[in-house]
Parts: sequence; structure tokens; C-alpha cells
Amino acid sequence: MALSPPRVSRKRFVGVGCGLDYDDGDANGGGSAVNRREAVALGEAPADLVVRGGRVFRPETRTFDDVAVAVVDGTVAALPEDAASVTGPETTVVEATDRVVVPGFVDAHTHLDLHQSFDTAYHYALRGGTTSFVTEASGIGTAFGAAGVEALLDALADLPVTVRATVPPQALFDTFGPAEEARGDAFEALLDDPRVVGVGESAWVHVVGREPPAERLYEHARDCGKTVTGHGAGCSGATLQAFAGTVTDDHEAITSEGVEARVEHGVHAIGRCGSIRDDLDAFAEAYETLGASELSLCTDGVWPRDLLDGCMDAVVERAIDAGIAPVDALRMATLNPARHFGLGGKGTLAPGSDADVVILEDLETVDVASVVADGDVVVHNHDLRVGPRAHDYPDEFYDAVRTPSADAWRVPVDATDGSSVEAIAYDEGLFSAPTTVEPTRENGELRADPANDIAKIGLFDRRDGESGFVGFCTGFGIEGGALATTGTWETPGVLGLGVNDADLRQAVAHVGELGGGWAVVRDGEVLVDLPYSIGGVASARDVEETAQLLSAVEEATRRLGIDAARPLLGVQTLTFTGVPARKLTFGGYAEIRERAVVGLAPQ
Ligand SMILES: Nc1ncnc2[nH]cnc12
Repeated sequence: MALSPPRVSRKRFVGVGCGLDYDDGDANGGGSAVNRREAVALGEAPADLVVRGGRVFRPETRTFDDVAVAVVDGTVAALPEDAASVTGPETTVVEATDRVVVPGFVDAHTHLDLHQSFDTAYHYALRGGTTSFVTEASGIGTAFGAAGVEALLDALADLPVTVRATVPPQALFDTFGPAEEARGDAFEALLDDPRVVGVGESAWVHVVGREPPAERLYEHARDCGKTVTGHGAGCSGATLQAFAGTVTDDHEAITSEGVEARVEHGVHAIGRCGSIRDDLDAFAEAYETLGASELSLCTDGVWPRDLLDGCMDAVVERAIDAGIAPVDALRMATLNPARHFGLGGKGTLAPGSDADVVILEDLETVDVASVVADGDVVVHNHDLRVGPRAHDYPDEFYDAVRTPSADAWRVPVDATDGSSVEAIAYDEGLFSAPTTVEPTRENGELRADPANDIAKIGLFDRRDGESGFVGFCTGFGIEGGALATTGTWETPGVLGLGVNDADLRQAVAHVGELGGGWAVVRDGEVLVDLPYSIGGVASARDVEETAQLLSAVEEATRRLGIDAARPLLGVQTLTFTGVPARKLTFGGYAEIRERAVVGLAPQ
């Protein structure tokens, strides 16, 4: 029988959760999408595309079967044993002989709004089979509120990947400064957007025993069956149990006991392996006890340099290496996160699902040969067929950085009673502790003292360039010059770190002129800069160029004498209140465990 595929536009899944929404387009002649799927499943019509000859993984049963994957209208119609029964003259055939066929990978927790605009980077993730993402919007969302989240989702809407976001609650926390309550309504309304899966990462310190305006978001998420992502770094015992009353998942367990405790309290545990950390040895140990059902995998963000090497493909490979059975590692990267976050149609190859299909050379290397995204072949035998698709953000997202006046860096000696002041002792990674230092005194001012590793550090609100705080810090080993960035985690800030006010002023002003990003200055010379032109949070350059410029920024920090192992991570997380440490806010140093803000005067 000569079979030709029906010429119809696709039925596309456009949403999850409260607002399931389908767009049937202008279906012509071939009946409804459901009927067309049924016709293919019954062998009465050809598929648009068939993946044949491979061992197909079914995450529901954790089994591999010698079946084909028949796709119609961008959805899986059936997994027939006989590929010929659904193959017509116009059917696209993807050969998978001797290969393994799995659902597209789902990154259960990432940050697509920081460092790199994902519309110019997504293809690297897709090349490795990651077709769906649950992303935070804590960079663009803290700077622009709900409009930022919407702009991010709009920018990524037409890519051949599926992006779902969480509402960033950070502006609604009042633990270390006033909450921006005015944002509450728009954030709450966002939860009704089908592209939004829940509330984004909420550190326990802002949640347990407190009633910030974010409580409304949690209640609303619960009412519409959406998730609340926890950030439980350093949270255990009774505090963890209390936290579990609000949050539904957490990616911050770094010990096997921590993973087990979360699952015990009904919190979906997400194992992380990405640019920030690799926690998979502990995660694999917990899996030995727990099994796979309450566990998912995530990257928690892949920085541009690392993205060039892979995304969830690398995480699955690492999980298998850590001792997780391949069928379970695959399930944790497909069905489990899709179910947890309500990503209907994702994470499975069952009939009716979205046709996101990944063909692996083998399970040991998780080497991705071909990828079908939403029914289209986007990678064919290692040949990537899609590329960057730069998006134009609304005008207000460009040139959005205001910087402080020239005298903002002046710290008068009367900021303290004695000779010492409170400071941050940077340790490593995301960690920093309280300390006191004795800055140099000169002309009625307190100054940095590089000979004793005492630098000035300042953070200003980049939306007005006014509110801010200048303090001191040790631990970076900076000997000269200054650096500045707007890549400050979860804070719409511009941060400067340096040992003389002139270079500090220049670095921060330069970042303002760039519209955000990074600048490293020494003796009045800009050594390197990297613009984050999208809202001050992300580069719009090609990802390869951003990766190279980030390396150049790191290299330039070495020319300032900075010897911290990961200087960029260290600097930009000085504003991150999600770990028990001393951090920086617009109003002073935040003592995370004490939930207090202190100034320069010794405590
Ligand atoms: N809170 C955060 N903000 C930005 N990037 C991150 N990567 C991991 N956690 C992050």
C-alpha cells in the first residue's frame, strides 16, 4: 500500500500544570491529532518519522525493547515491533541499529538566565540530548520582576527545546532587607502561566519560622498543584522537617544522609552535577538505599565553557560512573523530573508523548548520535542541524545598569569606633565567614591594605545605582587594581572588589557603560571586559565567545594577584544568601544563620 503522511500542522503542547493548553493549528483533512496517532498505532497510516533498529528504553518499566518509535505530528504514536508497518514513502527514517533509544533528557534544575543568553547557547545542550529544562529566573527575575521571567520565556519559546521556569521568590524575602512586596501580585499571577512550573529556589533561612510575603506564593503554588523548590544547604534535623512542610524538591543535599533525610520527609531529591558542584557520589550512595523513584538529576547550571562539552548527557554518564544503574540514571534524567514538575508529554516515549527522542551510541559513554526534538531531527549522526537564534529582548532590558557616584567608595574613619572593622573572610567556593580587619587610615578614610590582603568590597543596587554598602574583605589575595560585575547571584547588584578607589570606580563605571557584565581594571587600564547586555545578567555574544571571554576575565583576575581557586564564582556568590556564611547585601554584611545584617562597627 502506498502510504503518504497526512499534511497537517502539528498539535503542539504549550503548557503544563494549571493551564494545560493545546494549539491544534489548522489541521486539515487528516482528522484530529489523536485520530492521526491512533491510525498510525493501528498500522492504518504511515508515521511522519520512524526511529528504527534500536533498543528502546521505556522509563516506566525500566526495560529495553527491540521496537521502533513511530512519530506523527511531533508526538509519539506507537512503539511498534514492525517498523515497516508504519513506514511510508514519505516517512523520515532515523536508523538506530546497534544503538540505544531514550527519551530526551530533562534538566530538573538549572539557571538559563545567567552568564549566557540561552537562545545563543541551547544547541550545545540539545547536541547532548537535553531537550527540556526547568530553569530558575533569579537573575533576570530579581532585576525585572515578572516581566523578566516573561521575557526569558518569550526569548526561549521558539527554540527546539522546551523551557519551563519557576517564579523567583528572592525579592519577596525580608530576612536581610526590605521585601519588594509590590512584586507579589505579578509573581502570584505568573504561577497561573502554563509555562511556569512552580516557585523557584527558596533558601530555608527565609522560610523556616518566618512569614515573608513569599508565603502567598507557596500557598498559591500548593493550590494549583505546582512545585516549590527548596534550597536546603546546611539544613537538617527538625529544621529540615519544618522546611519540608513548604518545599517539594531540593537539589542541595551534599551527603547521602542529607539525600535520605529529604526523601524521608517527602521532598523529591535532585542530584546535582554541573559547573557549581558535583554531588553524585553521595547521591549514588543514597540511591543504594532509596532506589530511584524519588530521585532526579540536574546540572544546577552549566557555564558557557562547560556547556561546550555537554549538559545532561554528561550528568547521566557521571551518574552511571558513580554506581547508579543505567536504567535508573536514565529514569532520573527523564521520567522522574518530568513527573515531578508536571511536564506532561516529556520524559517518556509512551504513545501520546512529545517526540523528543535521543539515540545513544551506547550506554557506557552516553555518546549522543542523533536527536529528535518535537518530531524534528535536530542532530543526525553527530551532525548538529540547528544553531544560535538570537532573540531581541524589549528595549528596557538593554542598558539597564546604573552605577554609584564617584565618592561612593569613600569609607570615613568614623565608620568604626576603634581600629578594626567587620569584614568578610572569603574561603572557597560559595563560602565566606565573618572576620575583622584593620584597614589603612589615610586622610580621614579607611583604605584597602593589599600587603595584608585587605580589599574593599562594595555592592550597589544597579537599578538606581544608589543604595549600597562598602565594606572590606580578605581571602582573595588581590594585590592591585579592581574588578566589577553585575553577575551577582539572586541580587540586582553591581559589585566591586579592589584595592584602590580609582580602579574600583573605573571598573564599576565601565560595567555600567557595558550595560552589565565583567570588567577587570589595573592602574587605570581596562585589562578585559565582558558585556552582559541582556539585563546585566547574560551575554548575547555567541557562546563560544562568551566562554573565551570568561576565561579571559579569570586570567585577568590572576594579573591582579587574585589566587582564589574559582575567583568568578567566589565574587558573584558574595551576594548569595542561600548558604550559611557571611554575605553582602545593599545594607551591610548578612549573617545568614543569625538572620542579621551588621555594618562595619565591630560586633
Ligand atoms: N542561585 C543561583 N544563581 C545563579 N546561578 C546559580 N547557579 C547555581 N545556583 C545559582
